[in-house]
Amino acid sequence: MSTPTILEKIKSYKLDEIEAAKAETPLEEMEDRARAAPAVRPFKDALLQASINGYGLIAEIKKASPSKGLIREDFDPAALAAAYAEGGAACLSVLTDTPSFQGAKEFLVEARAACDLPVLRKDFMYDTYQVAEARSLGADCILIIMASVTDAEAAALEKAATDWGMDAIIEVHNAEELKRAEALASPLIGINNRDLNTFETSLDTSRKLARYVPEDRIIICESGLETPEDLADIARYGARCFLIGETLMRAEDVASATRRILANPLTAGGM
Ligand SMILES: O=C(O)c1ccccc1NCC(=O)[C@H](O)[C@H](O)COP(=O)(O)O
Repeated sequence: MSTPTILEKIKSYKLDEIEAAKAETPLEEMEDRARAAPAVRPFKDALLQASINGYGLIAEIKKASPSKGLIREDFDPAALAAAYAEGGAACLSVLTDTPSFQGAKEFLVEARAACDLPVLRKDFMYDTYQVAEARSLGADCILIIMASVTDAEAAALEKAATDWGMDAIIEVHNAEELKRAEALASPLIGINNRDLNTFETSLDTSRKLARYVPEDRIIICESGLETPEDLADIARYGARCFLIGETLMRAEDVASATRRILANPLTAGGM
């Protein structure tokens, strides 16, 4: 038997978590909670309207990761959310997975309450129950990772998000996943520069894939972005939206680091 990949390991414990959550909070009750949640903040609109150098930034609240271990010790989701808003982020992404990212559902609630930005629930989604759960926490957008779901699962998750009034980012890493993503309706296509199984991260993934994304979709370049020059370079390939975690999470002054990465490298002199 071959060793399970990281995505297979994550899927295995997620399915257990989902069953446990359903036993604790049945779907009907979760849906009641979702209906009682704060109104949706339009995620896509915020991303497109935010225009610092024409960029829309999704700033990620990420304590740890499978590839890097602990990223940030001094970790206060509310303070980080406020710093990101002050620095010019358009939206937030909050990791809610605990075993691999030391995230928590409460982090999303705390971060969203500390600012006016729409929030992506960054987690591994397999079941529409998780979409209702995301909405119950206040999430405004979910992530659908094509590498970890079937076409039918992706369509069901996307429909659930739409039914709850939320947006969905469809994440791809290669041409085959992009083709499958095009069959979905969501205009938000996240190109993840990180191979989620090998952790190899290269901006070449965005450079190569961006040209194949249909013009009516919005490209979000994800992972491995470190400098204003990176953003300017990737913008030449047609991506104006960026999802950044580690670089900002490692900064002492998160608001300043956010402002700096969004600055025009020709006038700002880099990070
Ligand atoms: O970050 C990881 O190590 C990782 C491993 C396995 C699955 C997903 C993983 N990360 C999720 C992400 O895609 C990133 O958190 C996000 O794009 C931000 O990336 P970065 O700016 O490089 O922190």
